[in-house]
This record gives sequence, structure tokens and C-alpha cells, in this order.
Amino acid sequence: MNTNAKPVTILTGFLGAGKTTVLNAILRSKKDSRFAIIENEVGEISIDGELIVKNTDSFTELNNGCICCSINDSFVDTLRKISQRDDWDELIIEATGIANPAGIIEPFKQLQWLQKYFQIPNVIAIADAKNIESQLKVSETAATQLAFGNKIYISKTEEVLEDELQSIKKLVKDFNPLAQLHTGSKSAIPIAELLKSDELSTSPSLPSEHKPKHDHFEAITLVYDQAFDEQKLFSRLYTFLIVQSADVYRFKGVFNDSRRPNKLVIQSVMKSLYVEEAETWNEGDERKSKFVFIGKNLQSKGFDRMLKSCFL
Ligand SMILES: Nc1nc2c(ncn2[C@@H]2O[C@H](COP(=O)(O)OP(=O)(O)OP(=O)(O)O)[C@@H](O)[C@H]2O)c(=O)[nH]1
Repeated sequence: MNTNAKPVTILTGFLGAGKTTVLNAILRSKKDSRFAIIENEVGEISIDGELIVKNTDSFTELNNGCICCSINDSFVDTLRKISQRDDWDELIIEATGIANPAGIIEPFKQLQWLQKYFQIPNVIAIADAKNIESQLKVSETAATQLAFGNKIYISKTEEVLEDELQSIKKLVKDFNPLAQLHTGSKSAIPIAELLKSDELSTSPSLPSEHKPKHDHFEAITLVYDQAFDEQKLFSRLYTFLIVQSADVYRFKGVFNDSRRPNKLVIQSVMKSLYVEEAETWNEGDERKSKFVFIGKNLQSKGFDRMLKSCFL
């Protein structure tokens, strides 16, 4: 092992599993570390970039598009760029929720020059206690993500009963018996255990002829200059999610309600919808509102009409 190589953590897991939440908890708990962060998102517009807690000693690189299928030049270029900087101590990569993480893990194992700068990654696969069972039924990707973790973290455990949690543990173990299993909730994420590197040798190696499969998800991003009415937006989206949204697996937005000094974040995971306050708008901000819908057979016109009906 190269002693100058720095630690790398990859966060994978299905849409809405809690990857950004874990990333933010790591940033908050290790204030003295300087993090290089790579966000791999679908859609042309970054929303996750806006959801990461601000830490002046860290920097974020965005890598849009699918990096699941092969060693991807733009991802390797991003790693090269980071390797040439000396203002970071640890690298964290948040993979998109809709892809097999093989293409993110593969370069670290196969490109020798990378090993001079980066350790073999600690891969944390996050499974949402409330939704993983149904996600595994609709998505092969959800299963593949679990299979790649050397650690599996079951999030949102406070949302399920103890006997449900036991059967979820058994279920995820079936997909990856070698992984260390951890559980937690938003306010009690076992960061130290998740980041401990002593078990990395159990990281599953890639099958020599692996053919990554991914589901045919698409993302629609919509951006508006107009301000939104928070209540209207919540109630229309809530009704939409309950009544019509079989094919929307994830929805996220950062929006402006001009009566409020803060950015507002609205997001759904399956049928649940949440609004949270984020940082305040700065003087001179354009106050654009951005939304992304992720799923199958999506029609942007319908989303656009619904969102426009929620302007202030
Ligand atoms: N109740 C509860 N909610 C959680 C927990 N972890 C995350 N969440 C919520 O779940 C939603 C999705 O969390 P994110 O961290 O954005 O999920 P993600 O995996 O980054 O989502 P994508 O990047 O879109 O795939 C947010 O509303 C979080 O606040 C948890 O342990 N308990």
C-alpha cells in the first residue's frame, strides 16, 4: 500500500436512501479534515451540490452523467485533477442513486497510477429501511448497489418496527453476506464505524466479465425565475405523489418562496414528501428555483404545468 495515498469513501444506494445525509454528517463530524467531494448526479442541473453543508476547507467537483458502465474518461479526469491538488485529506464520492457503482470503484482497482494518490475505496451501500424492500422488487440496480458495499448502512430505522428491521437486515444480508452491517437514523448515524478502514479487504471485487446493468431511469430538470408558494407547492406535489406518481421514484427541488429569507428544499422518496429550510439566499443571488424528477416514462409538460400552477 502506498503510504501517501489518501482515504476514499464511496456512498452508493438507491434514490433517496440517505447518501447526502450521510455525507453531510461526515462533513459535520470531521470538521478538521479537508474533504474533496465528487458528486455524480443525473440531469443537467446540480441539486445535490446545493444540499451539501458548506465547509470552507472542502471543495466539490460535479460529475454529471452515468459513470456506471465502464471506466469513464471524465470521471478519471476529475480524479486526476484532484490528485494534483494538495489541499485535501480525504475524498468522498456520492454516486447517483440510479446507477451501478462499478464504474466508480473500477478505476481505483485497475488504474495503477491512481493508487499512488488514492487508497482502495471504502464502499458504503445505504439501504433505506422504509423503502428498500419495494425498491429491490422494481430495480436490479438497487440490488447491485448493495452487492458492492463492503459496508451496508440501513438508514431510517426509526421509521420501521423492530421486527421489520430484523427482516430487512436479513434481506440485505442475502444480497451481500460479507458486508459489515450498520444501522442508524438521521440523528444517530454511526460515522466512526462507517469510516473505519480495517475491513476494507472484504470489499467485493468485480467479476472479471461484469456487465453492469442499470434500470432505464430518466431525469427531467426544470428551472424557473418566478417565486413559488410553499403551501401550494407542497399540497399539489403531495396530491400528485399519492394519486398519480407510480413512475416517479424521486423528486428534489431547491426553490424560492420570496416571502422567506432562506432557500427551501422539497423532496420526495417514494410517497413521502418533505420541505426543509436550507441556507439563506445571498445578496445578488438570482433566486432560481430548480427541480428534478427521476423515474420512468416521465412527461416534462405535465410537471411543468403543475409547477407553474404553484407560482406566488
Ligand atoms: N426519517 C429519516 N429520514 C432520513 C434519514 N436519512 C435521510 N433521510 C431523509 O430522506 C430524504 C432523502 O435523503 P438524501 O440524503 O437526500 O438521500 P440521497 O440518497 O442522497 O438521495 P439521491 O441523491 O436523490 O439518491 C431526505 O428528506 C432526508 O432528510 C433517516 O435516517 N431517517
